[in-house]
Amino acid sequence: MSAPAFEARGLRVALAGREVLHGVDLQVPAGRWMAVVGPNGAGKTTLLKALAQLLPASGDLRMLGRDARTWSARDRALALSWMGQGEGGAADLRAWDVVMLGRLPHQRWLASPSAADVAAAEAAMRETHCWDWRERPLGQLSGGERQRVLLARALAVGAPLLLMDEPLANLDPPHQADWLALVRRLVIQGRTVVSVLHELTIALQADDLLVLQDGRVAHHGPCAERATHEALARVFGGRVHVRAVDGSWVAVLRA
Ligand SMILES: Nc1ncnc2c1ncn2[C@@H]1O[C@H](COP(=O)(O)OP(=O)(O)OP(=O)(O)O)[C@@H](O)[C@H]1O
Repeated sequence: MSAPAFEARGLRVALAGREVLHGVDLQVPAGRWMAVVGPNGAGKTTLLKALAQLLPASGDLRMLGRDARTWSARDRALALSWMGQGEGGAADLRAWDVVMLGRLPHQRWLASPSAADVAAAEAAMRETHCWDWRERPLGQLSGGERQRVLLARALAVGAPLLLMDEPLANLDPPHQADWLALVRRLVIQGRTVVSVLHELTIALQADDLLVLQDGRVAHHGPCAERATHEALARVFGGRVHVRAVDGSWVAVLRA
């Protein structure tokens, strides 16, 4: 059996002198999609950044079976692809250049991109339907178009682990459905996807749901289980109810 994608024990994060993650224990199996959900301020983004080692955390974190502190920056950049909220670099960078940034971990110092780099960037842009505006500056794209460029950059890395914070922000329904299909393909290839999502009906399509509340794990389990649905209802104060509709789980809001 392959090593878990991530194993955290007693993971704690303090921001501006206040602890916001209070000792998270978590195991994320490789080759699955885990969606992270919870109320505003629950610590979803903070946990994702801690898993990506983008902010200082205390406790133990292992990535693909190895202590996260022992990874070199380059090996980590090859293993782990990050898609954050509202990122993307300078507004005057062309979409193509932004996607090529995803290939940097593959390139030697000051070397030109290889044919493999160019092919990976093109494939990623075609997959997320942003190839047609490759020459346009990022700052001239709409929110959803920009989001697809950032998704292409994350894909171009070719990493086994993908962490995405609100990847559906600004995407219209057809592109949300495309994202869902893409994640399923990635998981079939054996990759691990961890995504923070506010769209609960889409989050319920994941393999597993991690439900956070007040900086702690309120529940972690398969999306198909009743206990997971009950945890969702609990952390959202009974305002969410999960139902099966045409074979899929759907989150219904209670006014
Ligand atoms: N830079 C920061 N400095 C201080 N506190 C912060 C900072 N960023 C976030 N926090 C606090 O940490 C807690 C967790 O924030 P986080 O962004 O992880 O929540 P979240 O679950 O992703 O929320 P949302 O659903 O609103 O995006 C919140 O109480 C927030 O106010």
